[in-house]
Amino acid sequence: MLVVWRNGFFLVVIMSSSSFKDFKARPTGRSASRSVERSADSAPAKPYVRLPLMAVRIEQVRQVLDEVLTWQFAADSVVSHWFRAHPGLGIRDRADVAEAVYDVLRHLRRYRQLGESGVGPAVRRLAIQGLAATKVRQNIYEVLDPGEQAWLDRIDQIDPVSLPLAVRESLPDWLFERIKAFDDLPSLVHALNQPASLDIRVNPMKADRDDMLADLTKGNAVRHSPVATPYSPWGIRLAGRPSMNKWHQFEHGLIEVQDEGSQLLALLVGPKRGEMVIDFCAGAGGKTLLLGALMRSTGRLYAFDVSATRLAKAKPRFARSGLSNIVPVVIDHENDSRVRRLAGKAHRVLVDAPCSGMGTLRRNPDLKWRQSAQSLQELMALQTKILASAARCVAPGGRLVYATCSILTEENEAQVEGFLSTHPDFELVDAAPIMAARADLHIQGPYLKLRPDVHGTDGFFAAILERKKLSIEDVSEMPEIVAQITTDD
Ligand SMILES: C[S@@+](CC[C@H](N)C(=O)[O-])C[C@H]1O[C@@H](n2cnc3c(N)ncnc32)[C@H](O)[C@@H]1O
Repeated sequence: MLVVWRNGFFLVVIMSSSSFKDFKARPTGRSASRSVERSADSAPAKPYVRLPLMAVRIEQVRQVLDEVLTWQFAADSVVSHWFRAHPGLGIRDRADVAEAVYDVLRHLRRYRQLGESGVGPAVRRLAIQGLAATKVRQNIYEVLDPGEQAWLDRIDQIDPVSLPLAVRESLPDWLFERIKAFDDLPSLVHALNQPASLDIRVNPMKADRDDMLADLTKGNAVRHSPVATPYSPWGIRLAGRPSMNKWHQFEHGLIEVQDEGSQLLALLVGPKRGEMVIDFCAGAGGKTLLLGALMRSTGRLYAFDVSATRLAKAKPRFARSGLSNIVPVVIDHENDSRVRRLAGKAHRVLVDAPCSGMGTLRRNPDLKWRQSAQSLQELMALQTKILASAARCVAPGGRLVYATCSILTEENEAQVEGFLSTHPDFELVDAAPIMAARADLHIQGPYLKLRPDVHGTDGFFAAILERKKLSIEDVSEMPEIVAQITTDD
């Protein structure tokens, strides 16, 4: 095989029989190769000018990385956009490209450091490392030029354990600084760098978990080895990344995608039949749906969000679920008049706050590169404002649950402590006995803190804040509450 470097492409002039076999054995590769055949066409050599599959892959991954690494858009939207622009790619092609791109995002700091001693374009070196880690290394190796092969051999000799933790697990400095004192940090950050399984849950209004497990095991999900999640009574864990949008159980609202951590959060909120509940940052409605089902479709469940687009995505899910107690409301900001109107009325308020997402790095590894110390500051300021507004909605004796999918103390414990110091009418409730009773999950408390290395979920934080019941003296000193109680009656 003769490989020529031309205008940013490796042109394979004569095909090796092994790569040709490999190429022919994968029908999806044929379409994948078309996108680079143009450059091959211009090569003068005969008889075949066609790149072997893995050379094509390197080029595809490099193209996607070029876009992702501008950090302008979330990686998942860049990847989907790129797939839409390349409709000829098969399922296998897409999976290969996505896996390698995500692997690079998980290990970007390490790969960049290891790439320094290499040759050729820097992003190509990242693509090679991503593919070498996710595909058969030898197949990648075969399509590299001798300089690249020597480099790959060199970096393979480096024991990752010899690298500092922040490099080994590819943590940006701003993040490492904030978590370096955490218990069992190596285990936590290693787990955050692994791809996540897919958690789904049954809709408690429509399905029983054991029946669903039996159904999935003999039906469409058998390839994904469905098992019950360890803590949530509704959860089912699937291996791989099944696309379940066309599954009849999904179309009929019997199952929904939801990480087990989010399911546990709904358990912690624990709304009851007939209550008034607010999901203050409802987004696409993931947690709203489970809260609504726990209320058995009774009472009233407001789903607030400032993003009309996200709430619009929630609407078909609400429709599938069969719930009739959800009232979606797009608010202009956390202090909207529609929020103020509910002052002191809600039995339960969930604030699933906008956050850095540092607990979700298994699914969104680009977040660690797209967030920064400054964006964290901005998020913290927003969290404080949302908490204060949401707290006003809580009835005396009612509960506010503050949650994030972050592992950072600034967004979690520090927010709660700040809130309690300015809201003496609230007190912290220990989450430990509640989780033990409702999910057989034994945590240290007072907060619910989930970690992928310990619980197999995304990183989550939640705190229960209860509004103290009013004494007669309090009421007489607070004319606006007297006025409100009078109006309610
Ligand atoms: C972590 S996401 C919520 C995810 C959602 N609970 C779910 O389970 O799918 C945070 C949400 O907060 C919303 N948000 C941002 N600023 C807000 C504000 N000032 N008031 C209410 N919601 C806000 C965002 O639009 C986003 O949907």
